[in-house]
Amino acid sequence: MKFGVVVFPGSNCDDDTVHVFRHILGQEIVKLWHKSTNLEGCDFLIIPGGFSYGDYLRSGAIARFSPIMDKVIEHANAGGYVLGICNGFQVLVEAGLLPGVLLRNDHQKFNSKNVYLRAATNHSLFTGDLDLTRAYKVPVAHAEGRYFTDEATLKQIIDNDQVLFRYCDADGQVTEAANPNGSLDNIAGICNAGRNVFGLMPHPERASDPLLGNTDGRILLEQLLAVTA
Ligand SMILES: NC(=O)CC[C@H](N)C(=O)O
Repeated sequence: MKFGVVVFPGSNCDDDTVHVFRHILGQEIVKLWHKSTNLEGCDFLIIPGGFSYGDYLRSGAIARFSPIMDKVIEHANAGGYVLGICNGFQVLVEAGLLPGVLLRNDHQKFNSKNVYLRAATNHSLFTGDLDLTRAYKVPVAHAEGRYFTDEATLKQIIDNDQVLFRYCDADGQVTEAANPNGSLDNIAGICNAGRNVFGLMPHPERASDPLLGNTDGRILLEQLLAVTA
């Protein structure tokens, strides 16, 4: 399995992602510049966090038109795996690869802190072996992280089991107080109907290296490696 991290002007979590996949998870991983249209044989594409195009207009709205995105969409439509983390999640909803939108946080402030997540289902590669009863501690860092959809889409993604992660408290309770940005139904991560495209607002790559004192994010990312088994 070869991973590829797409780099836009303003991406800032590309190096963290490469570090974790290469040195912590022991995977082959390359960077893919957004102007390229060559996926270099990557099987699994990651759109990293950051501030692509300075978040002008709307986070992810300009990056979505980068040349490489046609190839990312082609890859996803052919069943290939794609994960968007934070700004990457924003790019994927702007590209129409994931349902819904990410609005400005309800409190209008940039959020940078640890939050807790609970996996909502084991029916996806990303959540395959996660403990549905426990809270995983992972940091968020965003201004536009409030997941939102219309009622019909919300019903559809819940009925299809596409909600993968919800914000919860340290005990795993999904409460309003544990919601860091006003996301609809505490939604922190979803997948597409085909279950091969994932979006997650928090940053598991920032909670993977033991040097940082928290490796809960690593448990999440390790799920993705099941595809290589
Ligand atoms: N850490 C990130 O990826 C930031 C996401 C985006 N730029 C925001 O602030 O909403």
